[in-house]
Amino acid sequence: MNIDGKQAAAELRVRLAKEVDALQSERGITPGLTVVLVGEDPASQVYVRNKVKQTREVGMISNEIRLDESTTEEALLTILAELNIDDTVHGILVQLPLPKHINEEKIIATIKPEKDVDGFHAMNSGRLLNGEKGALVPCTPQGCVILAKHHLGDDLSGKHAVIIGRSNIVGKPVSILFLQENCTVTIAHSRTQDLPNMCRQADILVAAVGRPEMVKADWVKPGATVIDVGINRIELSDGKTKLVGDVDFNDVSPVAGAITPVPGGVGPMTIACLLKNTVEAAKIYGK
Ligand SMILES: Nc1nc2c(c(=O)[nH]1)N[C@@H](CN(C=O)c1ccc(C(=O)N[C@@H](CCC(=O)O)C(=O)O)cc1)CN2
Ligand SMILES: [Mg+2]
Repeated sequence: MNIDGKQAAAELRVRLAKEVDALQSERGITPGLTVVLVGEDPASQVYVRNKVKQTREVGMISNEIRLDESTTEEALLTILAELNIDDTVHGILVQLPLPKHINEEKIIATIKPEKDVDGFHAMNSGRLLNGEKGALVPCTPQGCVILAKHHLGDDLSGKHAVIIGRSNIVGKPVSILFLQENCTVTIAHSRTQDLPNMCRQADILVAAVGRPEMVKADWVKPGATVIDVGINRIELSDGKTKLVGDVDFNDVSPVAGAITPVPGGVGPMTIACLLKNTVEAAKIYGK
């Protein structure tokens, strides 16, 4: 069966709209998210447009700062410093990837951790690792856990989660989140020996490698829950393009107990969890 990320994201947004209402009436706070986009990458433009639209739909304040591709690192750092001290801004998100001449790590480190709704700042990853309260947790990993629970129920205890991929943005944080759910966690990657066999041990298989349709049916234990984080645009023989995940959906679907489609799986949850983090930031740190 398919796990419907669009539906799950819509349900989360309904809940968030109520929380925004409560924050306004009880504390006079309207959560505000500012998204910064540097350059004209077409995919980034679509994601930013969707973020702005959905932020407004749940009743939050949304600001968008669009900067030219040639914007200097210094200019971007100055803008972030201003947003850091603006009390109407509870969440700051710099859309990635950034142009090559800008150092992403430096940019992420400059965002005030309390406003880092991407959860990429070292302070937030440290808090997540230590299990401390107040951590803003990366959005895509949160979405993966929510979708796994949609199918398996809230108790993931004892399940073997195999994560393919070890990025700071998805692989590492999603591993920590499944560990917090009392799963047994394996992080697999390009150097893992006999990767298909390792994946076949998974009750929950998370594919976050960025390789189109890499995971095949014989990599998956019958009945496993498969969470596909990949978003790859591939060219077809007729010259048209198509969006596919890291999992070969048609091959794996008959074997898996449940699987997230691409599009319509983890992607929509990434944006819904961004709104969730902004509400969270306003609740904990808002004035
Ligand atoms: N600062 C950040 N930059 C990037 C992040 C991020 O979390 N923070 N993640 C990705 C892009 N991204 C959000 O920014 C994102 C990607 C995809 C989707 C999504 O809903 N995808 C749809 C398909 C859309 C399409 O047709 O292209 C789906 O999967 O159904 C949402 C958000 C990199 N940058
Ligand atoms: Mg994110």
